[in-house]
Amino acid sequence: ELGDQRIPYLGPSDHGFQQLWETSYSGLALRRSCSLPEELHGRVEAALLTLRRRGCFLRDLVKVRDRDVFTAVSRVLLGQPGTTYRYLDTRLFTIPWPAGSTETETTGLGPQEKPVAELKHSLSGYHIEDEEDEDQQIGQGCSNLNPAKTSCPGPAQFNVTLLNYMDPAAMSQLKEEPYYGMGKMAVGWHHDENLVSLSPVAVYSYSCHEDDKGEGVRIGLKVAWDIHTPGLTLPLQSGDSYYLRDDLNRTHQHCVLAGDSARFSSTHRVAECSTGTLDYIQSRCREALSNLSTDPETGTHSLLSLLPATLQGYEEIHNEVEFEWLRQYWFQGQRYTRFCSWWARPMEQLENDWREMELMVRLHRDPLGPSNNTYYESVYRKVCVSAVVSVCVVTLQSWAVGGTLVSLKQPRPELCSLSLSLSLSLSLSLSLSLSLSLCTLCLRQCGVLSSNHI
Ligand SMILES: O=C(O)CCC(=O)C(=O)O
Ligand SMILES: [Fe+2]
Repeated sequence: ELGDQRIPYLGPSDHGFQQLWETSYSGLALRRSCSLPEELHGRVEAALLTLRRRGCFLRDLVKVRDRDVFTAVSRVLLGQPGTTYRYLDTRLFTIPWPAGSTETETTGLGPQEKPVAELKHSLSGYHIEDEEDEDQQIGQGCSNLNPAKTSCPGPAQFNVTLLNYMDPAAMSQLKEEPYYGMGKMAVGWHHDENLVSLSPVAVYSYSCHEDDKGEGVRIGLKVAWDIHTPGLTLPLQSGDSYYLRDDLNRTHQHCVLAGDSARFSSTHRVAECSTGTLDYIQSRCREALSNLSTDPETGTHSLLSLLPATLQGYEEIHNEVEFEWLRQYWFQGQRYTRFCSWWARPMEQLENDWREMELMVRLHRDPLGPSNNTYYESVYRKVCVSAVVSVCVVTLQSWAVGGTLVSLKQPRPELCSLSLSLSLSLSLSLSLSLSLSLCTLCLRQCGVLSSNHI
């Protein structure tokens, strides 16, 4: 619709910026660096650099408009133990931050990285109304920009933070922002996915080499599906935080415009994880496996219920654990086991559960047959027997034909050859059809062929 035209956008130095913010972007709030304790900035900086040095930041392979692409930014997810976050068809597995006050728990984070987890407290307790008090406590003249002083419903219970890192100097192919001409993008236009409804998103921004001349990082905002309202860009200094509040994330899209220097961000969210926690998938597995019974003496397995609804239920769970968890973990989650072993054991357990569900599917297809290795051995035996039987049949028939010919003393030669070829082809086709039907039977029992095929 736009062709080569560009939609206008406003930055802080443009006339009407403040008014545009108040009218069309009121859910956006900026919290200047000076309103957080200096000491916290220092510790967070050290923590981010440690995470980078340990190689924790990795680019994700995600799906965008049916294409698999690597994100330009490198990422790592921290959060409540056992939580995952799903975006663009990729499930991220948290490196756990300390859960509550039980500091003795293995957290996955070393002491140097913990301040990143502390950030969530500082950012979540933020009330717009507290602004003036905080300013007085922390520093005079610290002006935050929250044109619309709407109230916050209460401290957000952030359960994850997705950390981003990118050094634009190391990235040769950053995309240009296409609609407004805002410049090169580190993160393209998007809504944050997989959040509980109205979850705020609180982002802490840290730029390395702030003093260098050159362009700083900015975030871009636009109203979704709207080419009339001007866009908005907001420059961020190192240590600044910004908030997407109310339903801003739903009604608007945001992007990150890469400056010239390397930059980290810590993006705190309340992930919708009703189907995204380890507890959840473990309980699903328990539900499926409750239909499997094992004889304690013989070790033979059987299904307790053959009701279609039960069978369909555990086939769904079988798929869910395989596609949403095991494959996602092997594909991308286990890259983090170098830094954090938290997921290794639970994932092994899920894999065992998945194997049991495989067994259940086989039992379901062949409720009478044994359902482990002995089953395949018996199928193999049947195939062998069918081969031997066919060979015997051919031999016997040839022998019978030969005997008949011998008993007809001085046979007429033409009669002889005719009857020989007739009986040979008869015996061959007989044994062929016999072995074919035996093989079909075996394959059907293995579940390779369904009755429709037959
Ligand atoms: O880095 C930022 O400021 C925001 C990044 C972002 O939008 C995201 O991670 O979803
Ligand atoms: Fe985002």
